[in-house]
Amino acid sequence: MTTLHPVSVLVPVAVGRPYTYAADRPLAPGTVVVVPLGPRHVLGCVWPGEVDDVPEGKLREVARIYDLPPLPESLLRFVEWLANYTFSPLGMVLRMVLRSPNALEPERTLVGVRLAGPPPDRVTPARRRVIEIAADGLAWAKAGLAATAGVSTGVVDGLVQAGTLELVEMTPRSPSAGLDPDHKPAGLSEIQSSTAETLVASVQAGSFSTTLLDGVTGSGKTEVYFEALAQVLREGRQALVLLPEISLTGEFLDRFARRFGARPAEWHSEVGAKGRERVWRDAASGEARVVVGARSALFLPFRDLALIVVDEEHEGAYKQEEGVTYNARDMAVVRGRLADAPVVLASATPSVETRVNADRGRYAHVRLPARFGGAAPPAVSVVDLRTNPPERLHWLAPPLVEAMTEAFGEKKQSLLFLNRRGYAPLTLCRTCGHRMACPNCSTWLVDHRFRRILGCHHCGHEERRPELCPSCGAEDSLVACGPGVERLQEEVVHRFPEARTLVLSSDMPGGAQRLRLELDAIARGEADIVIGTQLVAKGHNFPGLSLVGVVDSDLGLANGDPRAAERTFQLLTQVTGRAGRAGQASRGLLQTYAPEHPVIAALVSGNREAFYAQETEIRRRGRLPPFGRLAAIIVSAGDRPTAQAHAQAMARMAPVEPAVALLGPAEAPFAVLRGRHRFRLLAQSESASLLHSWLRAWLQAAPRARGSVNVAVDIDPMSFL
Ligand SMILES: Nc1ncnc2c1ncn2[C@@H]1O[C@H](COP(=O)(O)OP(=O)(O)OP(=O)(O)O)[C@@H](O)[C@H]1O
Ligand SMILES: [Zn+2]
Repeated sequence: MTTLHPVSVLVPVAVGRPYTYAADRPLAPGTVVVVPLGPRHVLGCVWPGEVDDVPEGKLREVARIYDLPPLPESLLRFVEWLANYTFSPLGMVLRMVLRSPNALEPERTLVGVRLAGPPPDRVTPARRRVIEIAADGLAWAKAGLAATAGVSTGVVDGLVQAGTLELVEMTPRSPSAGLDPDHKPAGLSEIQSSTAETLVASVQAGSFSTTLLDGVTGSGKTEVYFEALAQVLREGRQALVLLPEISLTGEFLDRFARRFGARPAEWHSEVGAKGRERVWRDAASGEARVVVGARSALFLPFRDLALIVVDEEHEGAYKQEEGVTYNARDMAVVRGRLADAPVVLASATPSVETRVNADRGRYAHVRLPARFGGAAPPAVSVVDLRTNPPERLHWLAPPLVEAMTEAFGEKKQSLLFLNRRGYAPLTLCRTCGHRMACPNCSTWLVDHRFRRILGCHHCGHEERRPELCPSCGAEDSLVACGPGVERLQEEVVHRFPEARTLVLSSDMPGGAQRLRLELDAIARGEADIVIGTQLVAKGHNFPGLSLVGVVDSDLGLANGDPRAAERTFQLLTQVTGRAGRAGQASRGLLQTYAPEHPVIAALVSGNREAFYAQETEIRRRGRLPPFGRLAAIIVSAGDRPTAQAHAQAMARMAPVEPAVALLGPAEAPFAVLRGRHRFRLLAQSESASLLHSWLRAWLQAAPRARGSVNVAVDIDPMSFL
């Protein structure tokens, strides 16, 4: 009889701790297994720590042990850390690691074919084409060779039988296995190379550190952190580069390939299941040298992580808002600490949190204060809409139209930035004043003319634009109010009928794939006037762009979010920073009703230090992050009284602690979202650890969520809606 060994196994479902199973041999923590769970079999991971004392007869047995190296200990600790920090079930965080179950299966070796002998006696035209292509002497996948030659695979089989081709085993290699640190280094400027040296030194040190790479738009931050990646390659170790999803364009990958001779491994929503399996497996084996990915790449099982770069670290898109809520930038720092690897945070407009950490010396701070090659920053000025308004039902004021006319005349690209998708943000009835609202959310429906619908940007509700006002029945009385990018396009096409105009918005048909293609097309100069929402602002390189017009600079300043000023400053710096990157003179024009607003003033003067100093002071006084920590609790339910009652009951159970302030419950600004009524509570404290233990005590004491009630905890919230 074999003795059974008790092991702790964590399963990737909503559980807070591992369960005990029995295995026929001792298993190292990190070993991936299959275990029975109720009636099912699920994946699991052998978890470190004490094993529960369960009588042996009661234990269920591990059903399968994968023949893989165990997941790295630093990854298991990261899962634990993140679950604890975000108040998420441990198993749900593990689930983010075990997302590609097929990656665990042993890899099937592909059988390919290669030219091996003389041509067969009978050479048909189809056979000749295959032989010509195979003449390169390389191993080809059968289907690939057939497709390239434009023949059926039967033709290839025939040539194998004839002995012209032979079968060979092909082991697919990670594309990033061929990366060459010295393929084509950029000739760095003096300041670029001294900055690069600092980053290279942090890789060489081989231990945890955090460095803010703070360089104005177009200063060459990417080129500089590429040098740190080169060092990782020289050491034969692994690096992770995080980018906001939408910045993962062909342009970035091509640029990477020019520098290193091959593409990195990619990890983002457009990569199919097979591609992901490959990256997962290669991260685990160490074969993937550089992975470039969106935030979830943080959960890949890197065998030998030597560097994490977070590009555009200020990006709100790093915050995962659904399920396990976490900020990938902050968690990258944690991952780096646990893996003892350096972390580089890069941005032209660092978050105030990161800036303060650098100012306090917690992060090293390296700067690139000027654009590469002496290119001047765009000259930013204001179009005061109070004195220079656009014509009725137009959105472009005369000075902006003039600048666009000039740019178009000189065959230069212009970009109009308006952070509003669709045709118009509001539709109302001229007769009775009725506003078209979402039935499920506290929002107005957005007019999408292109798709002929009124739609909600929160729940996805869509309806046809009615002929009659649903409230008073008046005919032809509904009018569009305000501009979205589609309406702006009407004006642009009308004013510049000759120009090639392109609208870029995340909801255009074709999805992320088409968007990437269009961004690449713009970079190649295939549009004269680009109209875009915020996604064009993000890290793209449009060499031909020399004018940026911000149609409504005040848009983001209007809401009561504590980060409104910071976000607007970042967004407008980034979007104007798209201009003049190839060295040409360039301009940014900000249409505004509030030219004296500190954010607008800082953009015009180019005095970012003044902006940071002022914003830091506001945060300090308000005990806002990073001087204080916030945690939001969002209570939602199918009806308003239930949500309110539960939020109030929770508030009553909050432990009394003078160092923690609890605000609310208050109805959320989006009081109804996707049919759910929402109340918010906000806890604030100067001490992160105190806030954390207080929250834990509170959540334990609070009444259980029952029925339709849901309680979501959002640590370090970015959204207050
Ligand atoms: N040393 C260099 N040699 C050649 N070209 C360079 C060099 N440094 C930067 N460039 C070019 O300058 C442009 C801006 O560089 P890069 O995109 O790296 O800047 P960035 O600081 O990352 O910009 P942003 O924050 O605006 O995205 C690119 O076209 C890049 O190829
Ligand atoms: Zn809705």
